[in-house]
Amino acid sequence: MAQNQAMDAALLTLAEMGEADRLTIAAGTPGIVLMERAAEAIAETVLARYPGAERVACLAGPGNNGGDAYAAAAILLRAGREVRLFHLVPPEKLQGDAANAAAAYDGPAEPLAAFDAQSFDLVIDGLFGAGLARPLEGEVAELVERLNAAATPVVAIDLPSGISGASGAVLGTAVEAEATVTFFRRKPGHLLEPGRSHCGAVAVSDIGVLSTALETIAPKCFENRPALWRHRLAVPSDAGHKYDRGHAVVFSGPASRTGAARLAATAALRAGAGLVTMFSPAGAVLVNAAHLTAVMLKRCEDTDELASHLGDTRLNAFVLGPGFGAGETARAYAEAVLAAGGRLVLDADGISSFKDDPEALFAAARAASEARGDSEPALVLTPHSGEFKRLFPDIASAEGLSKLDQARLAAERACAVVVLKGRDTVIAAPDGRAAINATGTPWLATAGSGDVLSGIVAAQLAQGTPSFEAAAAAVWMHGKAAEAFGAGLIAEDLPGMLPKVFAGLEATGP
Ligand SMILES: NC(=O)C1=CN([C@@H]2O[C@H](COP(=O)(O)OP(=O)(O)OC[C@H]3O[C@@H](n4cnc5c(N)ncnc54)[C@H](OP(=O)(O)O)[C@@H]3O)[C@@H](O)[C@H]2O)[C@H](O)CC1
Ligand SMILES: [K+]
Repeated sequence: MAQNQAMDAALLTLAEMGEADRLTIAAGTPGIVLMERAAEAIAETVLARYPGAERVACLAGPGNNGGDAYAAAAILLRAGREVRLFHLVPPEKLQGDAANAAAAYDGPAEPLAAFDAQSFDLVIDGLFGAGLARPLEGEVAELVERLNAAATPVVAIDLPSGISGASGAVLGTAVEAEATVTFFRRKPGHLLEPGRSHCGAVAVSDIGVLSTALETIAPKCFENRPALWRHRLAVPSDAGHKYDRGHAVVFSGPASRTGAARLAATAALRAGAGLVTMFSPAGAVLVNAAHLTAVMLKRCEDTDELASHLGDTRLNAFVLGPGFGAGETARAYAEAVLAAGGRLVLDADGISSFKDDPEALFAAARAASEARGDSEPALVLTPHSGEFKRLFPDIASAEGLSKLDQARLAAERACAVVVLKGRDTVIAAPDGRAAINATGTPWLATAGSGDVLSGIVAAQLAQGTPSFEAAAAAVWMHGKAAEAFGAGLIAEDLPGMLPKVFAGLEATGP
């Protein structure tokens, strides 16, 4: 059940989508039938979203994306719309299903050069989809720029032309659509920026591609939805004790910088850790004591004191980094926690502390994961792009890597779950599993928001959720908390929204 629902959230590579098509066609559904259904889905979206759009332009490229445009044009013509089709290559040059679709269309067709967006109420973009192979240039690039400058709404077929389905990158230039109709499953480029913003509202149409094909294909990248992790979350039981829900620890920074750790600690408690303790340097104990209530407080002045605290094996999840200060102490504490068998969320200054010797961190993470014996990553890294660059400079600067590729490579190298933050946060595990998040609002880009996230991750780890699922769940919840609050959000507001998020999670399906 959980497996099937997760498969609904799969994001397919070009090769995986091609394989799903191939298996479907081999099982008896001809390609032209898939194209016809794709066209019906596009026409349905157009008629439902733009009931008043009379003058419709269909732009048709040289491949099957263009074939979909011809087939959609034919349906809209039959529905009584004033349709004109503009083609990048003459119809007689098309091949296969696209040639058949073009032959079945008997409305007006002209070369692309005759297209003027101002003369239409709506434009259907069928220039390029999954087959985009290089940057747009010349006549097509100029046309796309004129189209974007015009006020005419655009519905894109499969992907806005110019957007890479694999990475969400703009190749040359790309269509800015109001809506995009894709088929069978989304692709990473629908969720990764800037692709996500170019897509507008995405509708996924089931055109009859066999979903059982996914069992053979076994995709490893998913939209971050509860189906991925809800079955791995700990549910507090009636007979449970607070120790059943784990004991999280947050390291506080010095007296003048304790707020970030308190945000993380409060979030950890709200997110379900049974107990949360702040480990504070001596100089910050008073200021922390003055602010904490349910969160407990312990002095932790140096590695000796830390070693003695770590003797308590009930302390099982740690947050190090928010407001902590970068340097030798952070490195020593992180290594000590991992060596003691704790699971560690390393954020902010904790990440930056390893910029001169990332390999030391990766070696500690590898040793900790091996010592666990269940190959479960003991380390969760939560960098924004600047922090990511400090630990993985070569991956960050390599040409042609998507955010998804970057997070996956980093996770493998660091032997850690990597949460590469942003509007399109990617969560990646060393074994190649990845999730792209779609919850949240622009208000999440606020001071302290990341500190709260690290606390929510730690709460899931403390309760025994595996690291990938813990991180993915936390990112989703963090985004949902922001959505639940709405405008005017500051980081302090997020923990208080978590009860609503949990209630919503219980009430809804995947
Ligand atoms: N199950 C499904 O998802 C179905 C999808 N359908 C639709 O099919 C397209 C994919 O079709 P495909 O033919 O593979 O690819 P495209 O139509 O996107 O584009 C390929 C052609 O475009 C040329 N190309 C590529 N990049 C450029 C560029 N920058 N400038 C100019 N021309 C370009 C490419 O030329 P090559 O020289 O590289 O060969 C091709 O001619 C999918 O997106 C759906 O819309 C099916 O209708 C049904 C099932
Ligand atoms: K397109």
